[in-house]
Amino acid sequence: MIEFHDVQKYYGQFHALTDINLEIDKGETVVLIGPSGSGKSTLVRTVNGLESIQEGQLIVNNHDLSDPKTNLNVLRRDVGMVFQHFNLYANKSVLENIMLAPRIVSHVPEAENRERAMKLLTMVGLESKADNMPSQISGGQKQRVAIARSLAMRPKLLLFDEPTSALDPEMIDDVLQVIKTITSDSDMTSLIVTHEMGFAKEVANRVIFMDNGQIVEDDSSQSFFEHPQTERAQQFLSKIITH
Ligand SMILES: Nc1ncnc2c1ncn2[C@@H]1O[C@H](COP(=O)(O)OP(=O)(O)OP(=O)(O)O)[C@@H](O)[C@H]1O
Repeated sequence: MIEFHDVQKYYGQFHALTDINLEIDKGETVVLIGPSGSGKSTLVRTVNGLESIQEGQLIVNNHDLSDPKTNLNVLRRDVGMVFQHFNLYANKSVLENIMLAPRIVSHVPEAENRERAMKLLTMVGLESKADNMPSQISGGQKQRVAIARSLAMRPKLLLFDEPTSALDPEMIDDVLQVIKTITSDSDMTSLIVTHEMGFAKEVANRVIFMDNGQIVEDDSSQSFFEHPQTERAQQFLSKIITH
């Protein structure tokens, strides 16, 4: 599903990703953790071409992102992304936000599109908010709409970039529960950047620990949290609460 081979990413002179080698298979739920500035968001954003790479090879869903001729719009039809700041269309209702891409990109017939969007809204517990505008719902609800919207295109791969870090603490659990439900589907592959260690522990099959632009550990969730191998990971975990 995702293959990084000796990938290097620079922002100008700054080496943001160094020697990234990583394979993620269909159905895996992989959580990326590490200190601030370690390159987690950058890595996730290379997967759908929001950030380009300068060296190495990156294959996502059979598309070669190291090839400048690759059509990113085609790749992105199968790759959903949920951002920290929701990015809903402010002038469209909750339901319209979800229906837009299937209508425009995939030409899904209107009645079917509406029915699917309502099912997704029900799944995230927001069917009663279909006709509200984004400004009329809370941050946690906005994020749940953003998740429903990312699922509307029936992606094979979902990327989450700190989906709860802009939320008030009491909103976080609802969003994490929705993500947990989605990622338990064995057909869905997910790559999640999060600072929520309890959630990472609960949801991840696999944990990737990054530091200074490099992958320092890549292990099963249980093994990583119980027996981190490197001093850097041990130090990182000792500074945070992982209940
Ligand atoms: N557009 C950019 N231009 C220049 N440097 C950047 C850019 N985006 C990120 N960086 C730098 O690249 C490094 C990695 O950033 P990145 O956002 O990937 O880290 P992160 O691990 O996701 O951090 P955080 O947990 O704080 O979000 C940081 O040093 C950051 O300052």
